[in-house]
Amino acid sequence: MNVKQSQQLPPSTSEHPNYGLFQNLLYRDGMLFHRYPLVTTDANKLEDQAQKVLKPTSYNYVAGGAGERATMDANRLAFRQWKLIPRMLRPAPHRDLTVQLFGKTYATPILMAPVGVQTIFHEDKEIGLSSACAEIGVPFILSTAASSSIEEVAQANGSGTRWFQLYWPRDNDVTLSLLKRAKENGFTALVVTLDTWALAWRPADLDGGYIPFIKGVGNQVAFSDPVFREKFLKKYGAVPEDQILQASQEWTSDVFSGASHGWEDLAFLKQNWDGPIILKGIQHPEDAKLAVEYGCDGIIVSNHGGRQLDGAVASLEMLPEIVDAVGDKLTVLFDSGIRTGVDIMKALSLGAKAVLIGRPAIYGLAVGGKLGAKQVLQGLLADLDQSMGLAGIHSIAGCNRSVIRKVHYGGDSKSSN
Ligand SMILES: Cc1cc2nc3c(=O)[nH]c(=O)nc-3n(C[C@H](O)[C@H](O)[C@H](O)COP(=O)(O)O)c2cc1C
Ligand SMILES: O=C(O)C(=O)c1ccccc1
Repeated sequence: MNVKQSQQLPPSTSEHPNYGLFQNLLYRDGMLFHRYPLVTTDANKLEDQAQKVLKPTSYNYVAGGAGERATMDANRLAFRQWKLIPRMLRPAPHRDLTVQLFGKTYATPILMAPVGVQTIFHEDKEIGLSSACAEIGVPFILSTAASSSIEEVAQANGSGTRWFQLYWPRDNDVTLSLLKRAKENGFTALVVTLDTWALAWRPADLDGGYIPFIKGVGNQVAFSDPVFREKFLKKYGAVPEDQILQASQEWTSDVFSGASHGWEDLAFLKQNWDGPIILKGIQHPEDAKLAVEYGCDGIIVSNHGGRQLDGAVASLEMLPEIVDAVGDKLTVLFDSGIRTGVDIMKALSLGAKAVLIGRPAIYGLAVGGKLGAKQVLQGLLADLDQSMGLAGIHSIAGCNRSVIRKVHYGGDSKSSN
């Protein structure tokens, strides 16, 4: 058996999936067979491992942030400021990781965050990652800025759960077409990203002169869209593939033009999407209240992993206030800065119903393709499962404010917890 095969966990068929078993498997492989994890299990080494295999432009794209990365740092520091308070002598042979979201049961409280242009990290791209997610029961959120089409990802994800993330075109015909394709291809929820209607000042990409979609990479959802294609053909007398620069310009000026939609425009999405609508990029409690007022089903408290407004507050910092303001009226999800299973526990304990995993899974994808990303996600679930056990918590409901406390020791942004 080679290293790759050794890390394939048999799918759990038991009534109580035991995510912690993945840890035993890694020990067993090392001790008995001298086979070691394909991707490091150390959250603080993962980025460096990915850097070794990525082109500098791709590495800068994923690891970089906006401005002087103050918000990226803040995201990590905020996790350091919360500590868990474990309970003892509360045996729990199995932890129940299931959560209820929008009336459905999900096996675990993690989802794969929408991450664009995955082809620049590994040839397995969205196809591999969405298929890995299906194998381990983690919902996959497909980015509008993907390097694979809606239809290709639906096929790869098969019977898995998939949501569609909308970068919201100003052209309503194109928007309608994207929503229709998403619906027809089994995407059950719509994530509307609000914080990226223009790209931020990102020095690492600016210094390297790098932005993939100017040359068409990451525009596959648009270029495969029948309405976008028809309009482009009418205007330029060519299909997007034959005039990539022009087509890319046409698309990006529609979605990342610097012209944001307004709250009242949400009515259009509500009229044309019959599943849950979740707003991504909420940081202010007043915006969370507006999300309720405008009839949204959920929000993702997120600052886009510190890639947009530098100097913005850490997402974790705002989470409790937002949960207090709207947590009983809509579903609050969270991302930005999650690196370990313990981080997941902290976000859940502060009131998030589930969390999105971003960069760690992409580093896994870079290092080991589909299998690498799968290993990172399985590792996070194993860590979550074991850490809940060690804290005396039996189910996700046990992650609540009674088990967490804000402290003031300081700390550095490099460390995890
Ligand atoms: C390379 C990269 C591409 C991203 N692309 C998208 C995207 O297309 N749509 C979106 O809503 N968010 C996108 N995000 C943001 C993630 O969904 C998520 O909010 C962020 O990664 C969370 O921060 P973390 O990875 O540091 O935990 C992207 C993030 C990265 C790192
Ligand atoms: O880089 C990002 O953070 C992002 O959201 C994005 C935007 C456009 C294309 C690809 C990714």
